[in-house]
Amino acid sequence: MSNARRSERGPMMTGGTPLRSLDEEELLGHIFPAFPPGADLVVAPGDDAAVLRTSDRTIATTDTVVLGRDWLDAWSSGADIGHKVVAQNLADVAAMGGVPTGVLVTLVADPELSLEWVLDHVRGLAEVCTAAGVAVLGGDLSSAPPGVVMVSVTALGRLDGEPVLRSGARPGDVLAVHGSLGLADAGLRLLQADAPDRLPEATERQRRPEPPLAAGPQAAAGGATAMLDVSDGLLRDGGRIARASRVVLDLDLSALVPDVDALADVLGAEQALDCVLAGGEEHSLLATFPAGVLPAGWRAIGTVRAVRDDEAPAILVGGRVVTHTGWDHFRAT
Ligand SMILES: Nc1ncnc2c1ncn2[C@@H]1O[C@H](COP(=O)(O)OP(=O)(O)OP(=O)(O)O)[C@@H](O)[C@H]1O
Ligand SMILES: Cc1ncc(C[n+]2csc(CCOP(=O)(O)O)c2C)c(N)n1
Ligand SMILES: [Mg+2]
Repeated sequence: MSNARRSERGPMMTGGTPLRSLDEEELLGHIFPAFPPGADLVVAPGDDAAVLRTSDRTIATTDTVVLGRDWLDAWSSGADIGHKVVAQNLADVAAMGGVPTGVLVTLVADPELSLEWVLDHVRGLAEVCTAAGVAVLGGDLSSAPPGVVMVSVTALGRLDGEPVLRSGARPGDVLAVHGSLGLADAGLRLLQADAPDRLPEATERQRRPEPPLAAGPQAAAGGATAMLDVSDGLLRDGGRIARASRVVLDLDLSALVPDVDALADVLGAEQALDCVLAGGEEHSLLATFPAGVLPAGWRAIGTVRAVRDDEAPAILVGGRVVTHTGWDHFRAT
């Protein structure tokens, strides 16, 4: 997005109509019309709870974004945040091998937040839901102390086969990724440096992650033994598969050269590698497959081997331990 478009965007809390000038019913009256109808929705938002027609095994996951921790007003519009919080939840459903069916959305906000921001936000989240065939089941509204805005989404999904866990990787499997690596972190760095236009593809990925939702069930049907979405960085999330499966994942650095090259001109080689290995918020899918069965769209980036007597389960790069940490909400670095 250009700087011109950014400056057109009013700050969330000034200008427009503050939420404090409406009551909850009025606000919901503005919000509900934005939601997609939802073919499997038996009772739509507006009653005590929604009713959804679903499969016998339901996937459930939740993920929250907080102003100042997950986005800044100067970086992202309401629609961007609606897109992002839904996309990152749908990525978790896909990462189990499931198909997302519905979301619940909770908005907790300073009453100074503008109605215009909320309506833009609802439009952004409805767009992603419509594209994915996901129903908005309802949610909750609550007020917050000055400056606080958070949106929490709970997503439900349908599981047609067996879930793909983090614990199923086996020695001899191939480690593969579907989607890009490092773009969202590169975008974060460019936004922090007030240079979003230096690599618009990256800033767009930071604002609006595009998880490969169809690749989740495709991988499950194609024999994936373990899977997750890359939310906290390739090494950190890969380490989760390694520990859950009690194996060693060995990344092949040469397979990551295209990802690094895509960022290196703008960020330099060192930062580019850091983004690819440790960048969060990408929401590409990382999975392991038995050798020889990689489905279309997946690319091999490493191998899985047994843990030797002198080592613990871990993710290595070219056979070596690396110290990139990835994202953590609580640890002070
Ligand atoms: N406050 C909590 N109470 C109960 N369970 C939790 C809580 N926070 C996380 N969990 C559970 O811990 C597991 C890991 O959660 P986490 O949020 O790290 O998932 P993730 O997919 O690795 O990351 P992301 O949040 O980026 O999608 C999940 O099964 C989640 O449901
Ligand atoms: C203002 C601001 N500061 C930092 C970041 C970076 N960031 C936030 S959450 C996260 C990982 C995924 O979190 P979760 O595990 O909750 O999905 C990352 C890399 C940002 N986007 N905005
Ligand atoms: Mg996840």
